[in-house]
Amino acid sequence: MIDARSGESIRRAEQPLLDEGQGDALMHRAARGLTRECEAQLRAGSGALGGTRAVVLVGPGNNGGDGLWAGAFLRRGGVAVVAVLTGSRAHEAGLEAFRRAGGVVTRLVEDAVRGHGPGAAGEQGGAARDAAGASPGNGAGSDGPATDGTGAATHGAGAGGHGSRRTGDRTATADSPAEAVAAAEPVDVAGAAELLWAADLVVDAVLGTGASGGLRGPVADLVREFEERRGRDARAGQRRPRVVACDIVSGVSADTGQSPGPVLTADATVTFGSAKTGHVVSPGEQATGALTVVSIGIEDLLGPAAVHRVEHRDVLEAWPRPTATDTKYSRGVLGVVAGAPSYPGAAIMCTQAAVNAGAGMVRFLGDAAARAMVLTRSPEVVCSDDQPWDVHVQAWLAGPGVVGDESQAARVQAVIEAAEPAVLDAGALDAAARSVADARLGPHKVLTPHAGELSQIFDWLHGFGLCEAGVERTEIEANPLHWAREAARLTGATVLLKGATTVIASPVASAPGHRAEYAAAAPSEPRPDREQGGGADPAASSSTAHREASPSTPDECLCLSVGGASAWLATAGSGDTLAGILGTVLAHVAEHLDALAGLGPWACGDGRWAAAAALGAGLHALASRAHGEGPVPPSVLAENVRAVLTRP
Ligand SMILES: NC(=O)C1=CN([C@@H]2O[C@H](COP(=O)(O)OP(=O)(O)OC[C@H]3O[C@@H](n4cnc5c(N)ncnc54)[C@H](O)[C@@H]3O)[C@@H](O)[C@H]2O)[C@@H](O)CC1
Ligand SMILES: Nc1ncnc2c1ncn2[C@@H]1O[C@H](COP(=O)(O)OP(=O)(O)O)[C@@H](O)[C@H]1O
Repeated sequence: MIDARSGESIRRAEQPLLDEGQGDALMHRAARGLTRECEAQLRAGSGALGGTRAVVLVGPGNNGGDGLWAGAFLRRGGVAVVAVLTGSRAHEAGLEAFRRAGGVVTRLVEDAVRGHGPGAAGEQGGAARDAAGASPGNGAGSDGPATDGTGAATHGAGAGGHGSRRTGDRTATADSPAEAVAAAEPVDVAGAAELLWAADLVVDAVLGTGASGGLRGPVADLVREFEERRGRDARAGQRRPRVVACDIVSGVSADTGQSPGPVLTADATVTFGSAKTGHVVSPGEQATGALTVVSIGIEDLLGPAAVHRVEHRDVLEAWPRPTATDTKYSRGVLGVVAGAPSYPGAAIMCTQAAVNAGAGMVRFLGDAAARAMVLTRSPEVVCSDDQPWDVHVQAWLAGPGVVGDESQAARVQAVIEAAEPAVLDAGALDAAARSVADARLGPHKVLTPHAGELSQIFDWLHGFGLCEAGVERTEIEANPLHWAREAARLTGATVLLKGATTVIASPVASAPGHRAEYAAAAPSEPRPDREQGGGADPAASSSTAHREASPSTPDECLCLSVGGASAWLATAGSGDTLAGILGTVLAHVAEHLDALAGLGPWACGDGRWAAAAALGAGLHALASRAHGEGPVPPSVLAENVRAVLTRP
């Protein structure tokens, strides 16, 4: 399990230590951790540190300070290191240490031809080129005082922000040793790109948790150019420098994972004290690479997590396995309403997945043709043309392939209104969204949209006046965590938003006794919650559940994320398989309130619906890679599910 927090939460934790004057110690521990990863990356490529070359991209704040200290440590280890300062300020003590260690300092300037104010013309990056063994590429050019490559002067907290709070006057500013920055060798974007390209390692220490918005100015151009070249050369099979990000990839929001501008995709990220939200949700996660969390001494002071990352090993440990005394009913019976004449395959795929995920029993409701197909693939499924209210199940799955068929649509509606927990997927999503006009769904109903389906859900919610505007699919893809939370808040349901990273948001307390970091406005008109059943245990329909899901406490939201799925899952039918797996876990936890307690206290009671959703998404991800990386059509995926759960 990885607990991820916002930048603000980290600042709150470190503040008492800064007040005690421990800022330097924190930075040194961070820089040591960063250095270890850099050395490992260099050794992996070259075997030894001697003779290797690194370039550190240095921003104006403490993130840049970490980078400069790490650069100094690397230099002492025999690495040739060039720092490229991207702002008009740089961390003073870090810069001094870097120089003392023999590092070469350059500063990024606008395009040399266009120039920027008065300044001496001359060849750029001479010493840097010598140190890095590269040609700056574009020869002579004029330059002026260091341009603020990152736009720091006009954006963010400025010199009085977190940087100066943390380390007092150690950050060089315009009226402190800015000469140190101005004296550095100028290098323009093309020249810096050459330096980066010639290096074995690039350290991204431009922006960390103090960033506001994405990269701008010359450093954004530099990153764009580097990424373009990386893409071209990767296709040509050429070597490329490894990239290590300090704390978080610059331009990714630590709080949301959004990346509004270009980013330098990292092979590895070294973060400090705690993972940040931006590491574990899209699109930030896709730029993060392998994440290492380094202890720096603030760990005991950390507040509750904003997002829990459920890892694959958590899934395997927490997956509910039968005990010696279990029966098929105590395992959980899953009722399935899926498939229609135009989409019969969905019924086959989701029932097969549920069977392979270990459901106590799967009951399928549908017409004769669909039943025949389901039985051909999975003879263990109990099929009938009953209505949902006629059968006794622990949980429902409704929606896969339910399009244009009135009798299945009526069953879907009955499932939405039923007291039992349910996975509401695909064809059930619109009906679920429409039903919110009358009553909130409750966290025991798990909606499973992809970004396009969630956009449609917001259209319905907007139509009912429950939110101010619709939300485009692209907006959801840019900030999935936020929109999943919004959807959970507005519908009262647990929302599993699909994508390269799956995020799950549920309108229940994220940590018993704590409020979640997320605060949202209450919907204008509180709506009643739908009654929640949950089978034999009356506690499953506790009034607490309703209170927690009610609009009176809208700032409580449990957020989870699951990653590690193969991109080969981007194929029709993957979602049907996921739905079957999810239904299986839901049927089990329906009557076992604490079945997933091993994941954490948040996974008990009403938190178990989100926890179950995360387990299902995690098993799906594991199954996608069970036999390596390659195509996983749903029939193979369902087989893989069984293989992943099978212990030798
Ligand atoms: N959390 C901790 O306890 C520790 C944090 N450390 C480092 O300190 C970092 C945070 O330092 P800071 O608070 O100085 O913040 P940053 O280094 O992330 O950013 C500093 C400055 O950059 C400018 N800026 C912000 N957004 C910008 C943008 N979009 N474009 C251009 N310039 C922008 C602002 O002037 C801001 O003050 C962390 O990410 C981490 O690397 C470490 O030193 C160890 C201790
Ligand atoms: N690029 C990707 N990387 C990892 N997982 C992905 C990727 N694209 C899709 N997925 C996963 O594949 C599944 C696709 O579901 P969905 O879009 O509903 O498919 P369908 O309805 O066609 O079965 C989801 O679980 C989603 O998270």
